[in-house]
Amino acid sequence: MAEITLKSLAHTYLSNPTAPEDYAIREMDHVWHQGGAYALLGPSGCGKSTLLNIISGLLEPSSGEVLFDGEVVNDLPPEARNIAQVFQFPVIYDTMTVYDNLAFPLRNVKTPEARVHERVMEVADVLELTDQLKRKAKNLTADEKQKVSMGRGLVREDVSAILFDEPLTVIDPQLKGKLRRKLKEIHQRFEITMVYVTHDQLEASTFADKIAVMYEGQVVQFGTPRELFERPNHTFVGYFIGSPGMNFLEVMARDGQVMAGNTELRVGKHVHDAVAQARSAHIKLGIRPEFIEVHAEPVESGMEARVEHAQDLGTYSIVYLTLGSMALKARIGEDQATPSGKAWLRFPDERLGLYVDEYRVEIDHE
Ligand SMILES: Nc1ncnc2c1ncn2[C@@H]1O[C@H](COP(=O)(O)OP(=O)(O)OP(=O)(O)O)[C@@H](O)[C@H]1O
Repeated sequence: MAEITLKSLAHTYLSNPTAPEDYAIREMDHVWHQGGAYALLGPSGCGKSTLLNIISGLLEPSSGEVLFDGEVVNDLPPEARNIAQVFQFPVIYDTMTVYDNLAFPLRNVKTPEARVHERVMEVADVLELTDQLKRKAKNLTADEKQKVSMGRGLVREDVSAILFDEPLTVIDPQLKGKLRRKLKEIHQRFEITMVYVTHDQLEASTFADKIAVMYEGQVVQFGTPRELFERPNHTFVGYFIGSPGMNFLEVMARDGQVMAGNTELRVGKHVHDAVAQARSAHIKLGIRPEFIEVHAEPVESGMEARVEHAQDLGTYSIVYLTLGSMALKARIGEDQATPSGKAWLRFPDERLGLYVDEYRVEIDHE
């Protein structure tokens, strides 16, 4: 088992990189602690697989170091790193039985057969594969195959960490939840460091205690699902996490007011002062759709908006609004009547986030 440290790590697939965009991994430092259940979440192409392949040793980074428990492993080949990697598509031997597939990684390192048997039975039990052990792998369903693939990762006791690269892609939607819970159970039972790559926020938050959100080759926030929701550190996290994502308004302070385009935003003094002090041309206020107050009648400090349409999603509705020239989404509970025509909005100060050059800056509310 291991703590995995990435030190000044960067990677490019190009031979002559010149700009930051030329890097699949932009220089970063990161620590995955021993025994943690982590997710690496981000859109397609942000560098997730590149990062996993660097950790497992399939790819040599352009610069920087990978350390396991403080030891640099850059020069170690994948087989010497004791990292198990589970890919999108199951990697198993079709002509072997499930038992032999699970036993393979142990027999490969000359484990005594009695111990092989114990471990195979234990892992098969956890993955509910005991009844399938005698079957040939080629006759299994896609999800059974993927379970065998995971089992092959789990079976070795000396494994430092398991890296899952979108392992549920080929699994039926109704079985995904079940397998995710299984992985969680395995994590608790084997106390192993697990990094789970996905572009699905639900998958990430049901599996992981902490999520690293990746964007354009960088980890822009590493936090609990709750922290990512309540205090997104970067506009991308606000936008990517939540359903729908956070609203962002480009703002500036002018004549003692906070303006979004030509619309005055009714915000408190502390928010105004924070906007006024920001030294950048790229200042945004962010508010989650859940935290916009939507009133059907005029209210004190309410900002008049136009209701474009509403989408009823059962336990809540999403209301699409236009404030000045800006489109906003608000999320209201089923107990609240959906406004039509006009609505009056309030942004509670404590729910507003200030973003300067895309990164969050704390507002002093004292
Ligand atoms: N072998 C390669 N050669 C050149 N460029 C590559 C190679 N592999 C990945 N890239 C590029 O590096 C960037 C990061 O890709 P990577 O596969 O790591 O992202 P990802 O987040 O895992 O995406 P996905 O979810 O689509 O798998 C992308 O711009 C991709 O096009």
